[in-house]
Amino acid sequence: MTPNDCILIGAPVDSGKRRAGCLMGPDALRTAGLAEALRELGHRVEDLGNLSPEPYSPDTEEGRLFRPNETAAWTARLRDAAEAAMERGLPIFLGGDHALSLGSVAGVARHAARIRRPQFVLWLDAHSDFHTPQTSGSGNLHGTPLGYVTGRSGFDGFAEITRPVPQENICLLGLRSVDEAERAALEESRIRRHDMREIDERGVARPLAEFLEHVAAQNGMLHVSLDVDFLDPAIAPAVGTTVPGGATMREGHLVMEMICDSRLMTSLDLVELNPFLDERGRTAHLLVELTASAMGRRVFDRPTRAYA
Ligand SMILES: NC(=[NH2+])NCCC[C@H](N)C(=O)O
Ligand SMILES: [Mn+2]
Repeated sequence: MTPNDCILIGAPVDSGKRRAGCLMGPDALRTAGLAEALRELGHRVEDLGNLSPEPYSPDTEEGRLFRPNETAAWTARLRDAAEAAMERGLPIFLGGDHALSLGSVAGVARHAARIRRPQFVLWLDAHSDFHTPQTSGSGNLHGTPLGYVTGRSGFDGFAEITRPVPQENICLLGLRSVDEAERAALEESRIRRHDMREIDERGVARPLAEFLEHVAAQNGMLHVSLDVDFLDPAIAPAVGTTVPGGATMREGHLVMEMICDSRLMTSLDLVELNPFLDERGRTAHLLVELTASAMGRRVFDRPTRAYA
């Protein structure tokens, strides 16, 4: 793989849901050796440290939505950081919960519009995260990033989406938990979606290959958003919204290896890691390994390591 300029951007967003802990995600990913793994593959790595949200008026405990002001402030900061980082390399957003993708995707889409290339999004997740603040039953905004970046209405107080990602440019892979209101909206949408039932029947490679071919044919930019809960909780326990029946270790690696082979990925989110729920760092390590697969590590050059 040709060396990349990887830009690590810590985004300790924890306002997207009620269970705290994702704010420790960026440091867990660093501790698990993300930068070292990328350098070992020949990439240049710059770590920008952790961002903080723009100033905001504190959220009250009233209201249906959980911490909307804080999430809106993160969105503004991350959108600008993402757009700026795209000028210089391949940003990797170290989450933080999935609310960070309101900003990361909005920012990369603005950059793509500026260089006149279409933006595509591959969403690796158990959930579709296509709510609006109005349709969300939980009031947790980590369930809304795809609603926001496609330009659905109802995001009062959030930066206006100037460059919505076209629905047909989005592919959901790994679905197995979709709320009723999301299902209705998805069915009316042109978003591509492949649930675990389909992956069981057809394998993960065929639907992914179809999407990657489509991105390549359009000369697209590809943002990959990897939610820990895409993976089966048996191998990735460190997440607050586990859903049994997720991707296996090999399915996860195959997806990342195919992304690597396609040479299409231009930005990446690693989200929903809650180190408080991890078991001796195994989920953080798995995310590092998966990122390495996406960035050029081959299945046959995983060294055998003896841990003392
Ligand atoms: N990024 C996530 N883990 N999202 C989970 C969302 C769960 C549920 N659909 C909700 O809106 O509350
Ligand atoms: Mn998610």
